[in-house]
Parts: sequence; C-alpha cells; structure tokens
Amino acid sequence: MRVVPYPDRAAEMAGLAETVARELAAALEDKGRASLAVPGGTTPGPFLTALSGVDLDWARIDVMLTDERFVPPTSERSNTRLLKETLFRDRAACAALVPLFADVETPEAAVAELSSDVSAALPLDVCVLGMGADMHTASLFPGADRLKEALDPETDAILMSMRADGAGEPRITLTVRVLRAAANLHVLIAGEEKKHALERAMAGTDWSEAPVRAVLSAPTSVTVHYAD
Ligand SMILES: O=C1O[C@H](COP(=O)(O)O)[C@@H](O)[C@H](O)[C@H]1O
Repeated sequence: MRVVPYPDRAAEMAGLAETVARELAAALEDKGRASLAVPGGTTPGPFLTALSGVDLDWARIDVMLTDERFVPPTSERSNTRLLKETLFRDRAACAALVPLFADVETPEAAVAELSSDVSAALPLDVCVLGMGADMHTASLFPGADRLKEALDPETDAILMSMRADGAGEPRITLTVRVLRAAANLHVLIAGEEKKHALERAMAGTDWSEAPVRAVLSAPTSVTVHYAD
C-alpha cells in the first residue's frame, strides 16, 4: 500500500481522475471492456466530475457504486443521484450504469434482484473507495449486523444488505471479497479527521474494528490519496 499526498483537494481530485482514466484505458485495451466502482458520500463529487470529462470509450465501461443507501434516487442521501449528477454527464454520459438500487420493499430483495447484473461486471478493473472517520469503507461499518459475513474473504456473496447505528438508513454494499479482487484499488480521503482515522487503521490488524483494513491489506495495488 502507498499513500500519495497532494498539495490540495483540487490537485487530489484531478490526480486521481488521471490515474483512474489511465487504468481504465489499459483495461479497455487489454479486454475490450472495463469496470469501475466508485464511492458515494460527500468527498468524491469533484473527482467524479473530473472523470466525466475524460476522453475514454465510456460505452464500453461498466460503472457501479461501492455501496448504496436504501433510499430512492431522488433523495439527497442517494449515492446513485450523486453519480448521475457528477459522472454520468459530459463524455461519460454513455457509460453503462450497473445499479445498486432497486425499487423494492427491502434491501434484501434489492440484493436478490441486483446481484446477477453486478456479477456480470466483475471482477473490477478499478475500484475507488471512500472512508469514514469511523474507519468504515463502502457500507462496511464497525458493529454492523452482517459485517462478519461481508468481511469473509471466502463468501459467495457479492452484495450484502447492511444495517448499523452509524449508517443512518439500511445499506447495500459490495463485499470484501469483491473489493479485494479489484485489479487497482484506490482510497480517497481528505481532511485531518480522516488522516487520523487512516493512521489508526494502519496501526492495527482487526478488520471488524476498522473495516477499511480489509482493503488496505488487499493483495493488489492499493493507493491512498490524501489532501488536507
Ligand atoms: O456513507 C458513505 O460514507 C463513505 C464516506 O463518505 P464521506 O461523506 O465521508 O466522503 C462513502 O465512501 C460511502 O460510499 C458512503 O455510502
């Protein structure tokens, strides 16, 4: 794992977009199709907007979220909404969205409905994750009801419903097996609070206490991007 510091957030977002674009272009060249997972939340908007302007053959790129809140896409809390407003425009407007939301009664029913389309887009060529100050990543929250199953590297599940005190609404998340299998992994963090959380995560080994550790210790190329 390596940590790349940037002078400011604008440089961080632009730098990550450039790196991800290069990795997607290499995957397209190799295989004719590429897959990308991106985080939701408050941090990645400028990165996603920068990526939307990159000249790539977006029609051959499958894009999914690392996790979604179980709210309608019209909600301010919807990660799908963020994705549509930031990435799915400009040159990337024709990318193929692999949904992590379904208009059904429960997150469990959504997982059942969505899993086969997600599975068809795996393994991920590029996966960008966020991290909370509580060291959650995707919707893998410390203390969550199904965290143990989602952290199991041998699980057959690719998507899992998740409920946790710190999560607000129920969630749907990619499992650790899927995240760790990505060819290129990036963690995007900004600000002092997250810098301290990263230091705490790097100082221990227990995945359930700090789920982001499962990603930081992946056997693949892992880069943490940081700016104040
Ligand atoms: O709830 C979520 O939180 C994390 C971190 O979000 P941020 O607002 O602190 O940037 C995010 O990576 C995840 O995708 C999202 O659903």
